[in-house]
Amino acid sequence: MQLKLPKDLTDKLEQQLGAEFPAFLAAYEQEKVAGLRANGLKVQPELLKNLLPYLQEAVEWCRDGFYYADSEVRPAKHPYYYAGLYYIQEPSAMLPAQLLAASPGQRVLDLCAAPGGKSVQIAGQLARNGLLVTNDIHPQRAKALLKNMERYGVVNVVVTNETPDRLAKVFAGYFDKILVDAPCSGEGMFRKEPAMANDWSVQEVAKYARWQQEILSYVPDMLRAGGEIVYSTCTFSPEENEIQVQNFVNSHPEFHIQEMRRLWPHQNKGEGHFAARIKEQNTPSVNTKNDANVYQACDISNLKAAVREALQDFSRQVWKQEQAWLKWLPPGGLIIERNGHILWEDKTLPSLKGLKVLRSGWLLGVWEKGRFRPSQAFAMGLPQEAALSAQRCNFSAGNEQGRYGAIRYLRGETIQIDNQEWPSGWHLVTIDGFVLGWGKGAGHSLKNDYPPGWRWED
Ligand SMILES: C[S@@+](CC[C@H](N)C(=O)[O-])C[C@H]1O[C@@H](n2cnc3c(N)ncnc32)[C@H](O)[C@@H]1O
Repeated sequence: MQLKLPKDLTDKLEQQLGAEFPAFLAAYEQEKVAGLRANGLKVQPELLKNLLPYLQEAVEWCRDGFYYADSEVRPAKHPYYYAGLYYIQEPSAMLPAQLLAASPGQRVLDLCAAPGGKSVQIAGQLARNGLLVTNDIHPQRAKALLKNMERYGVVNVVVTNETPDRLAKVFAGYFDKILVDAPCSGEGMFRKEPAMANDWSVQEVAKYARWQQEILSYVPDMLRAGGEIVYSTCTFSPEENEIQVQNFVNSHPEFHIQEMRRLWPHQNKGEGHFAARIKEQNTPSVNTKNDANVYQACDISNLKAAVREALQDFSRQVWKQEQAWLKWLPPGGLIIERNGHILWEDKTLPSLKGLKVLRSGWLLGVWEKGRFRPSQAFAMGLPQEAALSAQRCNFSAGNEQGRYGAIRYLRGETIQIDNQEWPSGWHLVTIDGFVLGWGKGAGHSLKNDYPPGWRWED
């Protein structure tokens, strides 16, 4: 579709950009750029670059991100995508989480998070240590957010579908860092999705600015003393960006702007973004850091004996040891059973009663008919070390047969390979050692346990 920007918008941008305006307009004649980012929970960027030879240069403001030629490759059509190795993300959108720079052990809120690109990025920074609360007000988008948290192996997570004011009541002074990737008039999206430009108006910009102000007003209550906020949008209007941030610090003198960055499509290889880092100046009152140990044995003594035994039996099947799975749980949590669901949950969480919580912690599986049935989230959240030491069926993407075998599994088909026998019990199914899901051994077949809602789409 030919991009036609509304006259009011071009007038406004001309005034804003001055001599740079022709270069800005010329950028709209060029192809949109495409990018993807290595999921730090699964793979290092250098390795991803080897696995995907079509990747071009790294994104300047995010070394985990790479450009690719959108017209030539379809990264979502590969088993590695299903293994959660990378998130397809517009390169400019990689900036806000980069400025947030969470570190292991911290508590982070991603307030407007769906579908979850920045949450996955933050989870990579936390490296399975600390807590990410990820939220979206829209119920369907919050469901998509949950699925992405599962696919990308984010385990130390709480997914909510809430309004900022209700979250603020529960999480008073709780977070070290908060990302507000606000709903906006989306001017930076118009090259990618030209139809969006039709909805633009001066009134829309003003409406978004009011929403953003309202969302931001609940943020200080949730931040600990000395904590940091990153506020970002994918739009160009100052009312939604610099002016919004300035108004915020004017009405909250305890906050100072640390840095503000803009990406423009005529200056940077990306569709455009704004991000500001704002710090609360008071001396930190608490250190919320968890133990820096990534693996830490978790106490399961509070589980019913029958549940404990079922888990041990499962662990013996998959890893030949009854305690193996315990060492792959994140630190600072405990295992609980809630209505048959077995979860790892962060110990420091306040009561979430009354909130719409889609997931609190890492869903390991369900306890049914005296047995433990592992979940897809459990498979996807396991570190690679756990995958490599498990009883498993591994495909190799390096040959046609292996790649096709993985695709057939992702389509939901039973696995049968020549005369191979599969011992009874649970097996992980992997591609080059990266987890895809579960299968169950039954003689010459490995029964497929890949969830229907996740299957490969042609
Ligand atoms: C720019 S998008 C977020 C993109 C996301 N951060 C990512 O990287 O994938 C803004 C999101 O804010 C959500 N939203 C709008 N108003 C909100 C509110 N008052 N509280 C929380 N989320 C809100 C929208 O549903 C939308 O999903």
